[in-house]
Amino acid sequence: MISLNELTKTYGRGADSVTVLDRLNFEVGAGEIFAVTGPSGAGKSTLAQCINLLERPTSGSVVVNGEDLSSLPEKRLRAARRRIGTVFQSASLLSRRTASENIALPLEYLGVTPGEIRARVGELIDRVGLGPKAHSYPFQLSGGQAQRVGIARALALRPAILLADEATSGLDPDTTSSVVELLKQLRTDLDLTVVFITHEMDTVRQIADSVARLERGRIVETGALVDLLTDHGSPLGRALQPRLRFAAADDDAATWYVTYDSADVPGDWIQRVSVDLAVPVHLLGASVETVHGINTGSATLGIAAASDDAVRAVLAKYGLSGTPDASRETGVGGAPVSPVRSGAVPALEGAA
Ligand SMILES: Nc1ncnc2c1ncn2[C@@H]1O[C@H](COP(=O)(O)OP(=O)(O)OP(=O)(O)O)[C@@H](O)[C@H]1O
Repeated sequence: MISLNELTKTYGRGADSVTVLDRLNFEVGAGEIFAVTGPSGAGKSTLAQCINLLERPTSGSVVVNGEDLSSLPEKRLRAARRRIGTVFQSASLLSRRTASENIALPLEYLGVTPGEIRARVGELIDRVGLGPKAHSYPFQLSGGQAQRVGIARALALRPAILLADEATSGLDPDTTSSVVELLKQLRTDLDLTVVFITHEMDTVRQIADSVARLERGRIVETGALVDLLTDHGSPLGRALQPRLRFAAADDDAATWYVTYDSADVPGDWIQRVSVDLAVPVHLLGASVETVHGINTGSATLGIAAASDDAVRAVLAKYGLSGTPDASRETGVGGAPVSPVRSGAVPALEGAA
């Protein structure tokens, strides 16, 4: 378990000082994956460095399993760092060492005997599914394989906390999914507490139990992933929705952007909305996913000749929220297929 209590990091002094992290609080339990997201410059890297104790917080604390690591003297800090394994964006492997030899590094630094190192490395390399690549050099590994080596290395000292700092950034979607699946499996098998820092919302949807959004050094919103995805009023929930492209509506129809607001939206909701309104409803685009067992996502509909209030009421009946005239909001429309992007989440254009 890790908790951050009023964690603050200020660089510089006096008039030139910059507070990069401002009184952050959160707690992540064993077996939980907590994602921290936010735009460039929000303070994500600084947060990662404070969590893995490469930087000391200016005030506040980082507490792991009841012990305040941030206030330890330098000597004890070195030992405390072993409780937190870090996976970085690029696996940053030593090019002249094989996969196994890279994983062995932290054990060698600690003076573990060669026999124990061999056994532990063998176990780790199997755990990350890289047995056949044990003796390959980094240049012989794909990006995903190198990242698996990085994960195994981060686990070498049996940490309680795994910190992933943009660990999937730069990987293609399939490789990202396989690394995400591996991390989920590891947290279950090893009861790890995972702090997953990323700017990729698609990855957050795949991996997180809970999410916090960092902006200008402050946590502006946090919650369980499922709650956020079903909360139409949540800017973070909207930013987490999959991006959607949609076709143009007929001339006599209004374009509606509709989001799932409830865990109980019926599968045939479009048909039901059409029957209740007694008008044709055309599906122009949709992106729906099952996250933690509930359907979530959004759809763009063309709805002919119905009042906005009537549409809203019928949508609400099925656990949905709607915004009319999505095409006008986005400044697109007319084209056969147009990106909705910021129109769906105007406050979060460019949001990470
Ligand atoms: N050593 C430092 N001294 C002064 N300011 C710093 C220092 N390190 C970071 N900052 C500032 O802190 C802010 C947050 O930086 P940080 O790298 O943590 O953000 P980030 O969210 O990781 O951004 P990105 O996603 O672009 O990497 C930035 O404005 C940066 O200029």
